[in-house]
Amino acid sequence: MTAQLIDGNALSRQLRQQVRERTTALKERGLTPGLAVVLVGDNPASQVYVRNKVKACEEVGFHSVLERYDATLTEAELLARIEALNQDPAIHGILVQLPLPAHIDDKKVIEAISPAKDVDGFHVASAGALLVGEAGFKACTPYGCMKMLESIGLKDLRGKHAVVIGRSNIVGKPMALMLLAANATVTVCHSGTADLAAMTRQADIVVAAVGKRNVLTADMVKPGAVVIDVGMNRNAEGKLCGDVDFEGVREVAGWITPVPGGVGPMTITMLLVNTLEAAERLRP
Ligand SMILES: Nc1nc2c(c(=O)[nH]1)N[C@@H](CN(C=O)c1ccc(C(=O)N[C@@H](CCC(=O)O)C(=O)O)cc1)CN2
Repeated sequence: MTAQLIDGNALSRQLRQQVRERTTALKERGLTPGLAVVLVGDNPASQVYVRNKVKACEEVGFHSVLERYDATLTEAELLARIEALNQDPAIHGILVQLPLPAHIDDKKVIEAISPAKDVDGFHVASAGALLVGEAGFKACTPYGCMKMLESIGLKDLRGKHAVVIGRSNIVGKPMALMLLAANATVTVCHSGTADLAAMTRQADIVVAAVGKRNVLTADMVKPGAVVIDVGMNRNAEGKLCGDVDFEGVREVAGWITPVPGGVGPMTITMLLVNTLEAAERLRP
């Protein structure tokens, strides 16, 4: 069996078209969604991501501002900028690109963003809302993974066993909670898991979110399973690759996401969805 691809670029195009249409309707009612993107330092990958976010905003008709600061910006100065953006009525979503330079405490910065504008879904209030099943912004990467599952008919996951590899606050943990909210039986595996392959072989859905190449190989996958690859790594030739041994696993799985062109573009798409919803909340 060769797995079918879940194409994050194609799904993103569809979802972004819906965002564009809802944005047009909102603008007709006098409100333009606004996103502020804050970048501190000169991390080359971050520079690409923030540019892509601003471009995606333009394409769907949002107002966006990119605030770039050099790495000498102090934590206090950054907190003051966030407070100003919290108060800015033209801005509905605030995003601080991670990672931040080492002298800035990212937790402090994330907690300074108003939960009403936390379109990354990283604030403790957003994480808490997900935990107890209340309305709040969902972290964009796991939210995108859920949309990818939905796109292949997996919306209600009753009876499905999902295994999440990784327990980060921004992907692994919220991913597990979103799968649970969709009625999956969820196992979270991590560096302390004794026999990872024994766990993943039982899974109908595997989400790999570790940040290490070849964490999931063909012998670890149940035939026909859905494999979602959140990883973003470089191989020995410098080529972008995920956490999954794509060539091997695609021969066993039923569905698989590629890297690039899988979860990555969905992360930016769900940021647009969250920003639109932040604005729509002001015009119910
Ligand atoms: N404030 C945030 N910081 C970071 C987040 C985030 O969601 N919020 N996630 C990552 C980086 N990221 C978005 O910011 C991101 C990473 C990758 C992609 C993407 O589209 N990747 C492409 C490949 C791009 C390439 O060629 O290099 C793909 O997978 O097809 C989008 C967003 C960390 N920081």
